[in-house]
Amino acid sequence: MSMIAAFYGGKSILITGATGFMGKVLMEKLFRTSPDLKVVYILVRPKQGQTLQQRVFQILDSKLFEKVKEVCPNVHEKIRAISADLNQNDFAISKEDMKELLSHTNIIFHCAATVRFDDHLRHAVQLNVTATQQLLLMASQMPKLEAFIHISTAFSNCNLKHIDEVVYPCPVEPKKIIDSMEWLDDAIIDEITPKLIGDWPNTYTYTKALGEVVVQQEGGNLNIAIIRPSIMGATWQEPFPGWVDNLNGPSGLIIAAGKGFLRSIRATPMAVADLIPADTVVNLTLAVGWYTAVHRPKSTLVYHCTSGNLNPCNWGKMGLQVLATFEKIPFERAFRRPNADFTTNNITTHYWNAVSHRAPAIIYDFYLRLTGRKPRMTKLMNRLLRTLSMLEYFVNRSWEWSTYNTEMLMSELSPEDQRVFNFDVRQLNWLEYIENYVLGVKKYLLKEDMAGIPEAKQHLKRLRNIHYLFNTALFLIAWRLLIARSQVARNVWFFIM
Ligand SMILES: CCCCCCCCCCCCCCCCCCCCCCCC(=O)SCCNC(=O)CCNC(=O)[C@H](O)C(C)(C)COP(=O)(O)OP(=O)(O)OC[C@H]1O[C@@H](n2cnc3c(N)ncnc32)[C@H](O)[C@@H]1OP(=O)(O)O
Ligand SMILES: NC(=O)C1=CN([C@@H]2O[C@H](COP(=O)(O)OP(=O)(O)OC[C@H]3O[C@@H](n4cnc5c(N)ncnc54)[C@H](OP(=O)(O)O)[C@@H]3O)[C@@H](O)[C@H]2O)C=CC1
Repeated sequence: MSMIAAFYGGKSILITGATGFMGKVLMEKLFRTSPDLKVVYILVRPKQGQTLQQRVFQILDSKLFEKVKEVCPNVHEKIRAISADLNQNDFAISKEDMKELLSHTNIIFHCAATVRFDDHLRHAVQLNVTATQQLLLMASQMPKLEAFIHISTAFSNCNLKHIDEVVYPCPVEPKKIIDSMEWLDDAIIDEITPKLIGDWPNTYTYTKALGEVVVQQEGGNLNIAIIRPSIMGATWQEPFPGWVDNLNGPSGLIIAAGKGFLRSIRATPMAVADLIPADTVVNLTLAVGWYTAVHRPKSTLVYHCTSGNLNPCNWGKMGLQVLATFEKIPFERAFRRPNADFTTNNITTHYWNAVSHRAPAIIYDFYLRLTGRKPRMTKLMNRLLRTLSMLEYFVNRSWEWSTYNTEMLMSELSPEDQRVFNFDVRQLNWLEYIENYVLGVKKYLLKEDMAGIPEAKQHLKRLRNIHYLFNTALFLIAWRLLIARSQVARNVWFFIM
């Protein structure tokens, strides 16, 4: 019997960010392994045109929850969606709901965040720092609370090269930042943002670092743990391989490469691609929840959920495997044949951006205009180039994360728990994982049918023929021009003939 699964039985669990990528995988695993848990409270913000219940049903109706419905048929009764907006005072939770949360919650998993790299500092601070502070305040009023698990990111200290499982101080105290956001206007915030974030690459990583400091400073007597996942990718094994439902991290670029838009990316092939499957993160999170509640460590423990130091894979290997998978499992209606490559310096990056990204987009838009349609490729390409520039920082550096606490926790688990809540990335076969990832992107993100693969292959053959024809025509035109202008070229031509 799994001790961790048994621990969550009968518990009331509060999850923020349950509608997000990690939140869904976390809820799924909780219900599948502990179907006898009492209730999962989820803080959900109303979305245009959808009630809270509709949002919950949409999640439960997805393929991700198929197994859960078998082991926990009344799962919908155990999820209690609470209307909340983490950007508002007291999260805009009604008095009755707040009372219920405060008096019943046993465990908190705080996953909600803005993960946009370019978010305005005010908004990123509000969600990643102030909301964390408010949640801690709520937690301190929960008499039955056993553990508060805060999800951060391994990149919260990406300004360092070697990162230990400790909370590092920030140059400016989070409290001062929170206060200043209240009275500074947007224009001034824009102006001081680069100075404030200093050597952090964006507002996301900076505010996640501030969030950790807040957790450490304002955690009081709570049992708190911080989990730092690296780049969360599709699921490895559970509930099935390859599940992913958003474009963050590599997923968006896998689509862009598979559809033939992405032809080159400035990346260092030997740099470590510190991906971590979402189910591995969730298994560690649930194990940490159990350990923190049962063993009550004296200080706030930080757990790195990374792959680089135990089972490293680099961007070169990952890129090649992604491309190899496209050969077997192509995406439908590709714009060009998938054929991306890495560039390593500014000049080649600009050259290939012009030749492989901008020029084909301009030519295609010209064709669309000629045929009476609205041009759209240049706009799409500009967005892709913007995304690439945002991600570049992370694919041209390597970090070392120590994993003492994570390894300690692994050794504390019973063999059964090590199996059911496996977070040992040494067992991960990268080539198999990446293939399943690409397949998952095709099935769950693009919603393409596997039956369409033969047609997709045919389409790629047609694109290849067009490519050859285009190149031949280009060569002939160039050659014709050369012959017209150069005696040497004419002589070569007569010689060949
Ligand atoms: C030798 C052979 C080589 C071959 C190589 C080819 C293979 C290629 C695959 C492998 C490449 C791997 C590179 C992966 C790099 C991953 C690095 C990630 C590092 C993360 C570190 C931190 C981890 C975390 O802690 S948190 C999670 C990370 N957060 C994110 O990933 C969010 C990033 N996204 C953003 O910040 C924004 O979306 C932004 C700034 C990129 C774009 O903002 P903008 O306002 O312009 O647009 P949006 O409204 O957001 O979207 C517009 C449009 O773009 C689509 N889109 C969004 N995100 C991505 C994306 N990541 N990739 C591609 N496309 C994206 C979005 O869907 C929209 O499309 P529409 O059609 O308009 O709807
Ligand atoms: N994805 C990754 O690669 C990594 C993620 N992390 C961390 O993991 C955690 C989860 O990330 P992930 O699941 O990928 O993120 P998502 O963007 O998929 O999910 C974010 C969640 O936060 C919720 N949320 C955002 N704003 C509010 C708000 N104002 N009020 C209430 N809820 C809100 C979203 O709700 P809604 O559905 O309404 O938008 C959503 O449920 C984050 O803390 C992130 O920093 C760490 C490392 C890597």
